[in-house]
Amino acid sequence: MTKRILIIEDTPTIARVQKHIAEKIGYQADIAGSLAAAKHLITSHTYFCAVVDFILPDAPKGEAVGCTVNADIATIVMTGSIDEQTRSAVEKHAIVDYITKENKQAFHYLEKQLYRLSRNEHVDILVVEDTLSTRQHICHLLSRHKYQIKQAKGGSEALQILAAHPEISVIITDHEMPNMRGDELCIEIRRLYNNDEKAIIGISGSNSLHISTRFLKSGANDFLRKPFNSEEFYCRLSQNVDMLEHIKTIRLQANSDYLTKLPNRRHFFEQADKQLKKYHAADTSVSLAMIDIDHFKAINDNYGHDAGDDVLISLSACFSDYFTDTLIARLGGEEFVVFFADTPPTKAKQQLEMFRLHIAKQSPELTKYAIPFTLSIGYQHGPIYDIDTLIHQADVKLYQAKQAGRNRVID
Ligand SMILES: Nc1nc2c(ncn2[C@@H]2O[C@H](COP(=O)(O)OP(=O)(O)OP(=O)(O)O)[C@@H](O)[C@H]2O)c(=O)[nH]1
Repeated sequence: MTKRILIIEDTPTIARVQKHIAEKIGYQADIAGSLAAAKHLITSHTYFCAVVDFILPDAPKGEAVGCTVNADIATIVMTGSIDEQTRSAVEKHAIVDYITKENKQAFHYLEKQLYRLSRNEHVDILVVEDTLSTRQHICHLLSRHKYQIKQAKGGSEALQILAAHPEISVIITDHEMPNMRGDELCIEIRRLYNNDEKAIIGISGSNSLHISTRFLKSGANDFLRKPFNSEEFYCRLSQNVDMLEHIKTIRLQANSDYLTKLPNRRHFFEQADKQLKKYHAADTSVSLAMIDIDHFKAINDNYGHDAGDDVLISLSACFSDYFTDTLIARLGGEEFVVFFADTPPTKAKQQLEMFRLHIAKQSPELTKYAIPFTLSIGYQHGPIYDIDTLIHQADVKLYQAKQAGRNRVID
C-alpha cells in the first residue's frame, strides 16, 4: 500500500519541492499550508510520516510539531535556522529528525531520511541490554524510526533470538551484562555470522578508554558511549543499516542476470557446486535440466532484438510458478538451467513437461508482441557430482531434443 505523507509548509515553492521528493520515493503526499489545514487532513487520513515547518503563521512556536507527534505520526521538522533556543524547543518533541532549510543539501538530506524511514519497517534490530530502563529507552528510539525490534536481557538469550530470527540485521549490545560481556557476544556472533550479514553496535557507560577498541576488535562495527545523544545514535545506526543494504545490492547485482533478473551463470556454478558437495556426502542422486528456446534467432530476426529480450524476460518470470526449491539460472543467450537437488526424477520430469506444455500453449499471451515460441529440454539424472559433467550430459539430451524436432523433453 502506498504510504501517505503530510507536508505542513506555508511557502508553496518549498512545499512543492518536498512533495516532489516524497513522490519520487513512492509516497502519496498531501500539503497543508497551515496548522488548521493539517488538523483537518489528519482527521481524514492515516499518515505514515510528516514533514513539518517549525514556524507557521497560525503556529509560531512549533505547535504543528506537537500536533503531528501527538497524532503518532513520525515527524521530520524543517526549520529556517537552528539557534539554541529553537533546537531545545524542537528537541522537546519525540521527532524523527530536524533539518535546517539553509541550502540545497537540506533537501538531499530530507530525501535520504524519507527513503530510510520508508525502508526501516523491513529492518530488524536486536537490542541486548540487561538494564530495563536503558533497553526501553533504546527500543523507544528505534520505534520512533519505525524499525522492527527484538529484545534480549543477555548474551545467551541474544544468540537464541538470532538463531530463531535470521532476518535480524543489526545488533545493539551493552557491554557489562551478567554471564556474557558485550565483546564476548560480538566474538560469538562473528563466529556464526558474516560481517556483511549483520552489523553490531556496542554501547557502554564505562569510562575505560579501551572499551570502544575492545568492541571493535571483537567484531563490532561501531560504538556509542552511554549516555548518548539520540541524534548521534540515529546517525550511526542508519550508516550501518545503509552499509548492509549497499552490500546486499552489490551482491544481488553480482549474482543476477542484468536482463531477466534470474540468478546468473557465476551464481549458479557457485551454488550448484556447494549443493553437489552436500548431496555427494549424503550419497543422494541429483538431476539437472538444460532448457533452450527453439529458433530464437528467428524470433530476433522476425520481431527485432527488443522483442527477443521480451521473450527472455517473460519466460524467466514463469519459472517460479513451476519450480520451487530448485536452483534456476540463465546460463547465457536463450539457455536456462534448472538444478533439482532432491526432487525425485518422476516429479522433476513431470514439472519440466508441464512447464514445456504451458509455454507451448501460452507463449503468445506472455509477451506484448504475442510471439509464439517453444522449448527444448534435456534432463539428466544420476549420481554425478561434477557440475560440468552433469551439464554436459543434459546438453547431449538437449541436442537430441532439437534433433528430434524440438518442443520436447528428452531424459
Ligand atoms: N534478444 C536477444 N537475443 C539474444 C540474447 N542473447 C543471445 N541472443 C541471440 O540468441 C540467438 C541464438 O540463436 P541460435 O544459437 O542460432 O539458436 P536458435 O535460433 O534458438 O536455434 P535452436 O537452438 O537450434 O532452436 C542468437 O541470434 C543470439 O544473438 C539476448 O540477450 N537478447
